[in-house]
Formats: sequence, structure tokens, C-alpha cells
Amino acid sequence: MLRIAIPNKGSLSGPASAMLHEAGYQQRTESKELVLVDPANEVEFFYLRPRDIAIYVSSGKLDIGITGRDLLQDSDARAEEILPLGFARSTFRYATRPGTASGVEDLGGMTVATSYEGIVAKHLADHGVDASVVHLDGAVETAIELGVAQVIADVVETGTSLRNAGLEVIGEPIMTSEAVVIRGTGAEEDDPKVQQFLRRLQGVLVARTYVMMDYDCRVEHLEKAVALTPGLESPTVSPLHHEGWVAVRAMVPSKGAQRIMDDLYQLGARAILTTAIHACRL
Ligand SMILES: Nc1ncnc2c1ncn2[C@@H]1O[C@H](COP(=O)(O)OP(=O)(O)OP(=O)(O)O)[C@@H](O)[C@H]1O
Ligand SMILES: O=P(O)(O)OC[C@H]1O[C@H](OP(=O)(O)OP(=O)(O)O)[C@H](O)[C@@H]1O
Ligand SMILES: [Mg+2]
Repeated sequence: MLRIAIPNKGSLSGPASAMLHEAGYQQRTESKELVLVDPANEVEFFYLRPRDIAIYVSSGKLDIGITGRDLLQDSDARAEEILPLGFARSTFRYATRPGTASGVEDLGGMTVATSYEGIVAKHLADHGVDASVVHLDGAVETAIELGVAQVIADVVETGTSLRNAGLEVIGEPIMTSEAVVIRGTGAEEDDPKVQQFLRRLQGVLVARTYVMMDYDCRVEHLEKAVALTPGLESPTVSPLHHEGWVAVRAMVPSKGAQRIMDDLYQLGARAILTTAIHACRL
């Protein structure tokens, strides 16, 4: 059995479960369940606090886990990222009241409040800045108003929390984060059970970002058309009964699909269809 740590609450939890479900794994039906065995897929899921996941995985008791890149880095656990998952995206930034400072180099002598002490202490040290760090569990934005710190370092997604607290970001982002699959540093790299799990998740990622596109076009326009839809390997081209025409099939990124359809139509292609991909193995 592959033993996998997954977030039991917070921003990572829902999207992680949804992705695992799409990948064909059983997921808990009740939020109090802490362990779920999926015998058909030979995996066991442990629902743990996102912050603790890197620690469990680095201990070697669990094979892999899903957590945030920022949480992994903050924990300093002996674990490494093996697959980015594209959800729970955020940046990690310093913020202050307007006029307090304009970058990390101005923070000397100040107090920085954060829930991510590990990341902040390292970032300050890397920049040779001597500032104090105070650890808070959450709602860090209020620390400035209440006089506990002059600066905060926190997760920024939409920026709404900062705006509401009258704060603005300063300097460059300390890091960018998203959900990631991790394994213990030094763990066997080609464990077939882990590889199969990763292939399933990659299949979901591809299915989410690509659509299948089909269209008919005249043979003389084929080269220009396939330049617009090169596919992953190469498009499938089949003859049509109607002489001088071919049918083309290729995967295209869903983001630009409407634009590609417009361009194909301009080129004279017709019967242009897109269909969703539910799962795949590349
Ligand atoms: N708007 C957001 N707020 C907090 N974390 C976010 C947000 N968007 C993405 N994330 C990511 O989610 C992870 C934090 O998850 P975690 O469960 O620890 O905190 P949370 O979502 O704030 O939940 P809670 O504070 O309720 O425990 C980090 O990797 C962070 O980058
Ligand atoms: O940029 P935004 O879209 O506003 O999102 C970022 C905010 O969301 C998180 O707080 P959360 O709601 O998890 O509360 P917490 O601070 O108590 O963890 C995070 O700590 C920021 O405060
Ligand atoms: Mg939070």
C-alpha cells in the first residue's frame, strides 16, 4: 500500500481531494475521517494538518504527501517537491502601512509578524537584514494596527485582506507557492507505486488544461492548419470521403482554444469541434 498524506482542512484540502477523486481514488465522505483505505487502488490516505505533512513525509512513515511549497520550505523538513499541482497558488510577501519601508533592505531594527517564521528568518538573513520575527498563528494583518509589529509577511492571493487592513506590499515576492506532491529526501526515485500515482495526477492536470479539437480542412490548407494545432506528438490526419478534404484531430491548450478555432475558420476549416478530455496517460 502506498501511504499518502493529504491536507485535512484549509485552502489545500478541497482542491486536493477533488483532484484525487478525478484521478480515480476514493476520498472521505465525512470531514472527521482521518484515515481512508482505498484497497482497489492500493493506497492509504492520512488526512493531516497541512503544516505537519512535510514532517510526516520526511520521517519516512508516509511515502508521499500533498502540501504547499511555502509550507514545505517553512518546515525545513527533509522532503522535496516532485510534482507541482497548479492549485492553491499564492505569493508570499512583506506588507506595511504606506511609507514605512519600500523593500526588505529597509527592515533593519523592525519587527516582522508572520505565521511562516522559517521562510522569513532565512529571507532576512540572506539579505543581511537584522530584524526581529514574531510568530502569530493567523490574522497576521491585524498585528500592525495592534502595535505588535511594523511589518507583516504573509500569503497573498487576491490582496483583499491587505487592502482591508490598509496595508500595501513592499519589495519583490519572497516566494511563489502552489500545491505540490512531496517525498522524503533520498527516497527511492523510481518506486513504481509512486510513479503510477504521479502519472494519474499528471493525467488530471493534462485533462484540465487541454481539450481535443477536431476539424475538416482542404488538403492545400493542411500545413497552415496543423501549424496552429501541432498537438502533443503530432496531429492525426485522416482522409475524408469528399476528395481534397481531410479530418484533423489534435489536443490543444484549452486556454487559447477559442482563438485557434477563429484562426482555423479564417483558414477555411469547417466543422471545428472541441471536446473535454476526462483523463489521460501521456
Ligand atoms: N487565500 C489563501 N489563504 C491562505 N493560504 C492560501 C491561500 N491561497 C493559497 N493558499 C495556500 O494554502 C496553504 C495554506 O494552507 P493552510 O491550510 O495552512 O492555511 P489556510 O488555507 O489559511 O487555512 P486555515 O488558516 O483556515 O487553517 C499555503 O500553501 C498557501 O500558500
Ligand atoms: O490575498 P487574499 O485573497 O486576501 O488571501 C490571503 C489571506 O488569506 C489567508 O488568511 P486566512 O483567511 O486563511 O486566515 P488566517 O490568517 O487566520 O489563516 C492569508 O493568511 C491571508 O490573510
Ligand atoms: Mg490561513
